[in-house]
Amino acid sequence: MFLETKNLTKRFGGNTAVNNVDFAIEQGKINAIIGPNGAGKSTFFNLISGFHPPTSGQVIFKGKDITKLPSNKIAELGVARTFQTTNLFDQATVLDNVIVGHRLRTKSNLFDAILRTKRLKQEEKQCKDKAIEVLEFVGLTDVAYKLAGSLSQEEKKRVAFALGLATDPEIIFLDEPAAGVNPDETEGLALLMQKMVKSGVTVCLIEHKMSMIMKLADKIMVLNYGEKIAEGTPEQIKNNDAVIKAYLGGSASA
Ligand SMILES: Nc1ncnc2c1ncn2[C@@H]1O[C@H](COP(=O)(O)OP(=O)(O)OP(=O)(O)O)[C@@H](O)[C@H]1O
Repeated sequence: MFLETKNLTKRFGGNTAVNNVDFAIEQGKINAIIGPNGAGKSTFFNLISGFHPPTSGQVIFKGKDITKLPSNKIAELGVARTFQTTNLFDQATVLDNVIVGHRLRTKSNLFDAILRTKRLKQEEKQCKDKAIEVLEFVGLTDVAYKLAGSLSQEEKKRVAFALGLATDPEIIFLDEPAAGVNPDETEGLALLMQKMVKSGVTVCLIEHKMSMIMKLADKIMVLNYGEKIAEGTPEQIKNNDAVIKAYLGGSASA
């Protein structure tokens, strides 16, 4: 199994945000998590990527129990995540924003920085080359030297993808990658996710845009009040009574 959760649970005080969720993410596929507002989707991502410790349960990545690892260790193992709103350094260039992403893979320290050692210079080049490569991958070569603050919302979404890809992940968790962009741009981001999968990076995303998810996802899990109420292909999810009742009934055309 590639990445799976077992009985994953998170309580915030008396509120159970994620309740006993078993989910297997399929390698080389687009996996999606949907559910109404407050269903526990972002919390589920935070538990997998080590931003919150679970109350109970396990996260297993390629046979290794990563439940208690800190987020930087989980990222080093090849698990990347993006956030609903990416906080970019607006006054820095797009390239400089993305260069930071690959720092995870380098070893130079303060000592190297003070002495400007050969290792530091080599690794700076390595990070810059990686940033240029991923910016090209996401289609942002033309704006690499613009200030991040001047980008459109859709371009910022692509920078979020680039930041994740700069860490050389095996899987990337995308939190609402198409929120706040128009339908044409949504289509472009969907194509980019397919391109990521083709390049060998497994995708798992949270998204409220149902028409996009139904076209894009290979596998969907539905959360409602922290519980998994359904799991399957888009076709299975569309026809699932519990899902229709809990969620699709109200916003199927979103
Ligand atoms: N850090 C926190 N402290 C306390 N409660 C939290 C925290 N994070 C999330 N919650 C609660 O956990 C529940 C699940 O929230 P979560 O953000 O995971 O849902 P979601 O499905 O991602 O929602 P949305 O679609 O609106 O982003 C909510 O009741 C929320 O208020």
